[in-house]
Amino acid sequence: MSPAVLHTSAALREIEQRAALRFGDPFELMRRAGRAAWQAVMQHWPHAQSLLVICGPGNNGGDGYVLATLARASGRRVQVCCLPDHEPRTDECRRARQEYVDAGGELVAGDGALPAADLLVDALFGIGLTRELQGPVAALVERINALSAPVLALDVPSGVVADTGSVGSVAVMADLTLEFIAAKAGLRTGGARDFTGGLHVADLGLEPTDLRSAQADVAWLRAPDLAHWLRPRRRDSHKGSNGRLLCIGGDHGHGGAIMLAAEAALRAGSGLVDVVTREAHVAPLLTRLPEAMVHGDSDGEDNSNSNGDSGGTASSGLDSLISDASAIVIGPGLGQGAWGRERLRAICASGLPVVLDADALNLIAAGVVAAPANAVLTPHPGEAARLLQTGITEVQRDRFAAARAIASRYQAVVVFKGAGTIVSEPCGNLSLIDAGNPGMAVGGMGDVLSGVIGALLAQGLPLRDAAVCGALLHSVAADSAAADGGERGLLPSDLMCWLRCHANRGAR
Ligand SMILES: NC(=O)C1=CN([C@@H]2O[C@H](COP(=O)(O)OP(=O)(O)OC[C@H]3O[C@@H](n4cnc5c(N)ncnc54)[C@H](OP(=O)(O)O)[C@@H]3O)[C@@H](O)[C@H]2O)[C@@H](O)CC1
Ligand SMILES: Nc1ncnc2c1ncn2[C@@H]1O[C@H](COP(=O)(O)OP(=O)(O)O)[C@@H](O)[C@H]1O
Ligand SMILES: [K+]
Repeated sequence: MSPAVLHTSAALREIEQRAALRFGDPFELMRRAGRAAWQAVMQHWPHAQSLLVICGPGNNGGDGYVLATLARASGRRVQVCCLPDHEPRTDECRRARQEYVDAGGELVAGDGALPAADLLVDALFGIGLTRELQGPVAALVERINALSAPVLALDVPSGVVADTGSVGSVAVMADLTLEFIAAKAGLRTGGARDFTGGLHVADLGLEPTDLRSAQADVAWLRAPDLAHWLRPRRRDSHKGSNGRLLCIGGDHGHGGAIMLAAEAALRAGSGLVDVVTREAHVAPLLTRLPEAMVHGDSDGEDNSNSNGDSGGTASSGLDSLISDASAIVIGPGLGQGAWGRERLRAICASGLPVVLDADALNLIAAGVVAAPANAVLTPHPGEAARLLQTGITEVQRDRFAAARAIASRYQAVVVFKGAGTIVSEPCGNLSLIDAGNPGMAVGGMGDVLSGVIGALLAQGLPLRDAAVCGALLHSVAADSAAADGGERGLLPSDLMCWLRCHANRGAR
């Protein structure tokens, strides 16, 4: 399978230049972009009689002028608005504006009150945005956002950085963004998700073979891709052939976290699940999840080399569980005390595939334990910032760069969580999980993810595949749960039945 990919603006510029040469006319792509935009208007707002098109000085503005010309020719009332210092700065934009004016098109100044219209078109800036919006441009965007009419953004909502998804002080809040040529990576992660509205791609008649570029792209993972990894089980499989996952966590006061990870692991198909937790959590865990094999540590067993009672995991108890395991999850509710630290040290020395989450990441970030080989790290933005010794604002400003930097520094596969989860391999290859919803912003949701990835590792998937497939399965399950009852009030436990359902996608 060759997966769909998301593009950077460097790749798009390379593709555009090649296409312009092939067409023999640099204006042809802009003509097609304007036409695609007009088709989108007719499809999504067929009853809009009046359009206000806000044009910038570059080729994004040019697309707007072409659209305005077509809309006028079709009998719509059209006004184009632009700021005094947004006279066209490219040949194509100049030509598009001239054609609009020659056809009798009306221009209004963008520094006053905006005229009312049934539809606003944002053609201020696209992939050429070079800095935060300030002064009159920022004020114009604020006035656009204050109007109640729907907004169509051409290529990129102005103010959003197409490559990173970061948003400065202000950006256009679109109802629909029509991306030209190909889908852009940055519009599907982080802050951008609140500004794009729906995302549609207009390929401008380019063929898939035209979309090659020398630039690195980002693998684009969506729900149907699950079937690639989640094949039907072999008919003669037994519990041992589906992996044995060891889940470690749940220090005093945090028993629920490891419970969620263990249940998610069973629902994602792990054949057997062992749990190492505090003694106090054994009974509640077994009550909820009798399928788990639970090993409780009492207070005397904080150090794995101490002589704890034989029911716990001090000394040889943990070693024997490790030797039986196919993969390990450590971190949910682990804490940073002696109990957690000792267990993390033992796990990191095991060489088994391991998911490191929550406090396991914090201990690694603090240098208490070195990151092991064979690891999947699952940081949220706070943990990512600690792993890179920087701030949350910095990691969120370019989530792709942050994921790559963690993967490179710790030589691990990284699942950088949040709206538009990103997976990076140590070599820098990136994937974006295009699923999930804000209902997932609730405590315990990450614990479910670590159990799912652990289960896929236990079933034999390589690190990167388990990370990508696990993050996708988790988000798709959350989307089904949200569709079932809404986002607000969604609980991590609500995902369990959906994990099972989607983990069998490939089998149907
Ligand atoms: N090329 C092609 O073949 C095709 C391109 N297409 C379209 O072109 C778009 C890319 O066009 P583009 O490269 O001209 O950049 P664009 O996004 O219009 O902005 C650049 C202008 O904005 C200015 N500027 C930037 N930031 C600013 C700020 N914060 N505040 C104020 N000003 C700011 C910047 O000024 P400067 O930074 O140079 O001072 C420059 O003048 C692309 O997204 C797609 O819509 C389609 O037609 C398909 C074919
Ligand atoms: N707005 C959102 N959109 C999509 N996914 C989200 C959103 N907010 C959170 N998530 C997902 O929910 C999970 C939250 O994990 P985390 O913050 O570690 O929770 P916890 O530590 O409480 O278990 C992650 O998988 C993250 O990607
Ligand atoms: K735009």
